[in-house]
Amino acid sequence: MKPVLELERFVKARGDFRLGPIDLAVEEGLIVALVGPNGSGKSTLFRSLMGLLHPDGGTLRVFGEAAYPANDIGTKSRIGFVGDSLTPADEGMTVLQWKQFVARWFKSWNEATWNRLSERLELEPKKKLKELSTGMTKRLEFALAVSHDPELLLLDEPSSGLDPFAWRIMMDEIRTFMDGGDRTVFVATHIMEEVRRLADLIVFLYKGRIVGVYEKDRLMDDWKTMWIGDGADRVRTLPGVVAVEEGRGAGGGTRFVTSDARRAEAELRALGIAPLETRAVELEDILWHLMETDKRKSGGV
Ligand SMILES: Nc1ncnc2c1ncn2[C@@H]1O[C@H](COP(=O)(O)OP(=O)(O)OP(=O)(O)O)[C@@H](O)[C@H]1O
Repeated sequence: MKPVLELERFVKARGDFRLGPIDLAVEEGLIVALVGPNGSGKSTLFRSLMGLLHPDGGTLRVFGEAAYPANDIGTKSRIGFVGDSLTPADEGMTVLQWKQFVARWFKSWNEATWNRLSERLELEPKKKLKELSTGMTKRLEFALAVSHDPELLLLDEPSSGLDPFAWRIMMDEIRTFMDGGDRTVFVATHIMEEVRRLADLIVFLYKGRIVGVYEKDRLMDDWKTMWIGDGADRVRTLPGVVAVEEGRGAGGGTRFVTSDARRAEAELRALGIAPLETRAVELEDILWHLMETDKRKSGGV
């Protein structure tokens, strides 16, 4: 697989905040979710990838080329971008006028895709941009980003402000987009349902650093909550144990969470203890534990 985005020791400072150094490669054909708490640097990273912010250090390659040597329209036309703030536009323009303006910039503009999306997302062509609600603006930005037939979609919280109906359509359209061949989606999101449904890989950003890159299916397989009847004193040393709660099982047993379920269970069984129950850990809980572990490692609270 070809890397679509490559960052090496990439650094961007904004006021007191420092993103990086970041080393990351996003491969073609994958949906990669960027997750992290507020202020962790997701938008800073996306804006840097779009050349809207210039790096303070390291290298950034897009489609195998050094990014944005100077106004590289060619590279940008291969990316569909939905940013954290509105694309600058004349707010007095109508939806149709803005679409015509955007369409002129892209040789690859696909009118059939636009027609399908504007109909599904119920975009009103005569509405002025300044009259659009937050959610309608997001719908429009998403439709415009997909309609120029990009190879890479960079979506910074694309569902913020969307109602559940538009959200379902967007999920569906992202999958349709991926059906189109060797395409790639890099999406920043706080919505775990989006990560669950879409992501192949999860990149976890915390305080400007990448704490981990995980295959979603593997992460969900590796992390489990288990209940045992007795032997609470033994679980703390099992592989991957991140939390233990006594008196939480039926009949007052012990509940624990492990990031290495297979080995933890094998060691338990070797001790002659069989788990009473094993359950999947919610993705948000996994990420919370990862963040807490990182805080402890870096000597934080
Ligand atoms: N224009 C700016 N000038 C100075 N600092 C900024 C600017 N924009 C963002 N920052 C700082 O950069 C840090 C990262 O912000 P960023 O918007 O990238 O985070 P985020 O992960 O996208 O957050 P959220 O989840 O809230 O959208 C924050 O500490 C923020 O205060």
